[in-house]
Amino acid sequence: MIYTITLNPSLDYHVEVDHFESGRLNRTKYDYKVPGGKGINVSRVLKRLGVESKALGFIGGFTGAYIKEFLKKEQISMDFVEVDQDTRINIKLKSEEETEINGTGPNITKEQLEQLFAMIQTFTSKDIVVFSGSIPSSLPSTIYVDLIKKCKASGARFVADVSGTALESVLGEKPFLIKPNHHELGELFQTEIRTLQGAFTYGKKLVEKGVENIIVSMAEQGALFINKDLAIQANAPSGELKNSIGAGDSLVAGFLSAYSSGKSIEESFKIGVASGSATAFSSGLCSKEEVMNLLDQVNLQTMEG
Ligand SMILES: Nc1ncnc2c1ncn2[C@@H]1O[C@H](COP(=O)(O)OP(=O)(O)OP(=O)(O)O)[C@@H](O)[C@H]1O
Ligand SMILES: O=P(O)(O)OC[C@@]1(O)O[C@H](CO)[C@@H](O)[C@@H]1O
Repeated sequence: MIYTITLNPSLDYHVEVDHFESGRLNRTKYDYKVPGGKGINVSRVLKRLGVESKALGFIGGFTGAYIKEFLKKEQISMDFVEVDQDTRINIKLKSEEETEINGTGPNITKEQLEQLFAMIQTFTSKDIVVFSGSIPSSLPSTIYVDLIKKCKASGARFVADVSGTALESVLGEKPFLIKPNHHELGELFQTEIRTLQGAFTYGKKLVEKGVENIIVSMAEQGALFINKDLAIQANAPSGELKNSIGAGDSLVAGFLSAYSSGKSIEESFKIGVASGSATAFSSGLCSKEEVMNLLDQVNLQTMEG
């Protein structure tokens, strides 16, 4: 089973205004609400690609109830720990540029955290666990490492799509897969990465440190896959960018959907990149048909050096 763990889910409130003017009354061209949070997005894309997963994490209040109802309609299996405060609302504002405002998240008590630890204890070596997204402000910054240690004790492999100090802290736990974008990878080394070659140089250093597989995503420049035997780059298909929210999560889901079905790393990586781009080119998360339509446009090339 693939488990996704979203410590800080969100209700994403998408708004588009023609020309956003700060400090003025702006009226929306359209708006809609969807469940969000990186792990939840991974579960939703996995489902569209025909792979079952179970979404875990903390959820609460009217926003939490809305998310659960939405996921239930999409037949996504879930087992969230209920918290007292409302799940956050994240604002995704589309105008000439994409602007995001993400909340800090509800309070999580010690008892609620224990409930999540108890769930992780039931995992087995056949499971893949995806930890993604920010940490609610009431939890310590070390929480990912603590949860991952418990996960590893069960024999399960883990994927981490986290950033900043959380990413730095999980590297020593030898993740099966991490998926930083080039900015997040650069941040780890206090540098700015602009090219695939630059991402390759720094990505390799993480593999040397014990990360089993790394995908560095670079938006319209495509992505890079590195492990101790392979280094490959993939171009991103071309198309009209409609919404990049969830593109990274779609890449993770696309890769895992194929890998967990027994496909090769190369094929899984291709499907991952096609999934990321299919989401970037659609107004919500990608559909299977959209992913398959882009697959032929993704070409892999071995990286040297
Ligand atoms: N403008 C784009 N054109 C084509 N493909 C794109 C574009 N933006 C994103 N993608 C696809 O999605 C993948 C992931 O995108 P990106 O590197 O932006 O991830 P991310 O920063 O984690 O995204 P997010 O946080 O918005 O989910 C890329 O590797 C690429 O395949
Ligand atoms: O605040 P975090 O947890 O870092 O990111 C949360 C978030 O921006 O990530 C998803 C897209 O990847 C959105 O659905 C959600 O709003």
